Amino acid sequence: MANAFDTFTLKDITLRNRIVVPPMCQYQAVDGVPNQWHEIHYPSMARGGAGLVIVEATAVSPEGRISPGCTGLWNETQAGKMAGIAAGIKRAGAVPGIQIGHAGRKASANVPWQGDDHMAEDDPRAWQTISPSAVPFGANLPRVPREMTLEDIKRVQDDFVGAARRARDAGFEWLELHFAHGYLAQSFLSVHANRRTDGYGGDLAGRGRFMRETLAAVREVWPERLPLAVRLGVIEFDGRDEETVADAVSLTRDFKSLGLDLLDASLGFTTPEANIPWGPALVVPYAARIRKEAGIPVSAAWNVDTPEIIRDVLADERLDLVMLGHRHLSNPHYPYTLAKAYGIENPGWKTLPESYAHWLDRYKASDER
Ligand SMILES: Cc1cc2c(cc1C)N(C[C@H](O)[C@H](O)[C@H](O)COP(=O)(O)O)c1[nH]c(=O)[nH]c(=O)c1N2
Ligand SMILES: CC(=O)[C@H]1CCCN(Cc2ccccc2)C1
Repeated sequence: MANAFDTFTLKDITLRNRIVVPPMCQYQAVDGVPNQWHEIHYPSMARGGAGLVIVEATAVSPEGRISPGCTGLWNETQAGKMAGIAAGIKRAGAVPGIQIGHAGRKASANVPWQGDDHMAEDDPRAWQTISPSAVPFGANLPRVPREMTLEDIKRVQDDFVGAARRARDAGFEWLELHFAHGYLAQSFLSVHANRRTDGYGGDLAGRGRFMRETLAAVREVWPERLPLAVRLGVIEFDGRDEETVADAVSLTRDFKSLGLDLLDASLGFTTPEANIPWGPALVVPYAARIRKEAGIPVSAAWNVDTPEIIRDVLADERLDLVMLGHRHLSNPHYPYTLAKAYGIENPGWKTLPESYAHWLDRYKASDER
């Protein structure tokens, strides 16, 4: 029976509460290098009171970026900037996390407010995408990716290990592998994207191999004492949901035996034909099933975003952590708002730095008198 303001301990790391800022691309980097935007953005999210702040999907290689504005962790210049961001999050009282990934066939795209589509083939910024098979996503991302060779697979897995090592050395204390949202790892798992007939395709064992091998390789360099998480697309809403969710449970069991500490349940997004029933806490039932059947802590995002929903999913142990994405975009101090909604005594001191807390808890706004 947990509540949002209980601590949460996983391996040697304790979060001050169950509230997580999930990874959210900012599209503000140049050549993958974080800059002042990120140096302000992430500590301000941490200062708002969340227990864990996860830095956006950060590419393990240049062609693994979604857009030219995405961050990377393939070189030491990027790692140096990320170290400052990790320190800034920690200084503000949250645990610094980072998500690393490869965008696969969804790479080489314009940022969302500039089309959210593949850059034109003759755009000098564009690059050739890669994927398990030469099958395009479709819709706004129609470019046909190059089918990966076994050498490509090994190189990308080594890139994940390199990025994990840099994240470790930069001072991050929570690492999440991006195995969701139709990007490269999810593409290996998906029958929509993976038509391979070698050991990386076919049955679940084959389609899950890239993920299992990558997780195992990263675990070797990510310290045993620090949490290692995977964000996995556990459902597509493509008419095959029973099978997809059952596969997700089975895969999570495998991941657990390979050293996974927490499963962050999310959406597959591997086909534009999906029929997603948008609504409150839509992923929670699948997260809860994985928590029970794989026996591992879970988190989930996707409209887990009112005081009542947050209270309920934690109280009846469907989730261990709640991921609040858009709530933090509109209000980085959302934990304070939540504490007030719960009627917690001195909500400012419960969630915010002393410079804010003293006045907010002592001096009422005109509409609070
Ligand atoms: C602007 C922006 C950017 C991103 C996201 C979302 C948004 C709004 N999301 C998905 C995000 O982590 C979260 O799962 C969703 O926002 C759903 O949660 P909420 O309903 O917003 O709490 C996301 N997910 C992820 O795994 N890595 C990422 O880098 C991003 N980037
Ligand atoms: C990197 C990643 O996983 C992100 C990139 C931005 C869009 N995200 C997916 C998304 C879909 C609908 C609403 C919000 C978010 C996935």
